[in-house]
Amino acid sequence: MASNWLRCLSRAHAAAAGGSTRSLAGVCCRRHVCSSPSSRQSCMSAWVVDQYGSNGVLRFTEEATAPTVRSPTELTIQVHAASLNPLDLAMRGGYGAKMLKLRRDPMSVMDGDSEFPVILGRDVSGVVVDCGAEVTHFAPGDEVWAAVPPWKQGSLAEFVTLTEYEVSLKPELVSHTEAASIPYVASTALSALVSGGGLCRESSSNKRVLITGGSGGVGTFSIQLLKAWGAHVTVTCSQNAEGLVRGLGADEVVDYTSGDVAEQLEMMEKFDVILDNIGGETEQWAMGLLKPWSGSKYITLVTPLLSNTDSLGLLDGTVNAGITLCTKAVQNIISSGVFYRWGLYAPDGPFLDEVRKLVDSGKILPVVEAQFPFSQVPQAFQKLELGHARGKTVVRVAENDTRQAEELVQDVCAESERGAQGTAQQN
Ligand SMILES: NC(=O)C1=CN([C@@H]2O[C@H](COP(=O)(O)OP(=O)(O)OC[C@H]3O[C@@H](n4cnc5c(N)ncnc54)[C@H](OP(=O)(O)O)[C@@H]3O)[C@@H](O)[C@H]2O)C=CC1
Repeated sequence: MASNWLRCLSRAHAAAAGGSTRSLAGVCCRRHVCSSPSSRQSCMSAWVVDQYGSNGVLRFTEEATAPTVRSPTELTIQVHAASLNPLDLAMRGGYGAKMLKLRRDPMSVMDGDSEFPVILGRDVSGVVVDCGAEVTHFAPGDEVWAAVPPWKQGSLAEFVTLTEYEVSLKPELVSHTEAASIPYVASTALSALVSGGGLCRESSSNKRVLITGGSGGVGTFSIQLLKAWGAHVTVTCSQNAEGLVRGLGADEVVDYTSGDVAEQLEMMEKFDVILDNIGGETEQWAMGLLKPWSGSKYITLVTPLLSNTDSLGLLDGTVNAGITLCTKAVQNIISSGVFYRWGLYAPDGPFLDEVRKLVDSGKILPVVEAQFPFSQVPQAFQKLELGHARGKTVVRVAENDTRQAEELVQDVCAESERGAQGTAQQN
């Protein structure tokens, strides 16, 4: 399998506009453009879905279209590890399809009207293999991590292409497998806590923050981030997750499985910020836990935006979601002076730069609950479907990082030399 995709990648590099990109090939040999039109088609191994549904729709292929750098600010990453999020399960079933299709790059959609095959996977840790001419912060060979926006082809594949702004240098002190557990939950938590909650390193000291669902991917990251920023953190989780969240720094833990969680929380001092990873009924009792008339904020990650556009269509769904948000925001500000907000994932490489520093200084630890080889992506999805996450589920896409990187360079060199000899003979 490895030699197959390496060969494919070398063609991808060769087919890219000659001299307009910097790639691993360029490290050791001159780029060439293949003469045969068919050889311009590049391919890679990936798990794709050709229709929405349950786990059976996941299909492994060695013939997925390999992404190439098409704009000067893009770069291609060889994926070493990816991780799964609840969004992958939902997207496998078609969640958000209408809205995401609208945002998809038309160039990445093979059949003009269909988004299939879709590649899932929102986290990547890997190595840059190709850069557009205007990429300034990265070069081929750099180890990077990123959260892949849901409207782009994902990381359950050997290569992924992103814009420079979405990418950040990977922390040095953790493996690719560990690094891949962080970007998507970090980007979501940062967007929710900073943009929605008004928190940051300078302003969080002694702020009282409640995190519901603290034992999952977003929760385990958020606890550590907020503790690094000096906040006081209370967490709700199952009884058997208490050790985990306390180990990550939670000051107070409420077991939601032992009686009325709202009652237990009402006995505590009120909160400045609530990050709600659970939604549903939580929203109803959580508002009363916030300090009234003091700028306190409730941010929920469980929003109806995409499900509304799925069921009502793009326009009606967006309008409906907007009305819901505005109504709740107005009601809460009028009744108790509390800000009601939705937290949404936002791609942000510079945010991840900050997280890298916290990981490399040991203030944020990756929480990898389960690991699967690339051949067992369906099993990884089954694990996720069981729920009760304790951190993240990671897929090791490149099993032997060093060997594959060396093979990549050798293969590209060999093919380039063969191309150069062929040209010399013709001349
Ligand atoms: N709006 C956006 O852009 C984004 C939204 N999200 C959403 O945020 C939510 C959290 O994401 P993520 O952390 O990755 O999810 P996970 O599945 O990783 O974690 C959920 C955690 O919540 C725990 N849990 C379940 N029910 C309760 C409850 N009633 N009270 C307290 N804890 C509970 C689960 O463990 P147990 O069941 O054992 O208690 C599990 O540990 C998801 O709904 C996700 O879809 C995530 C990212 C982006």
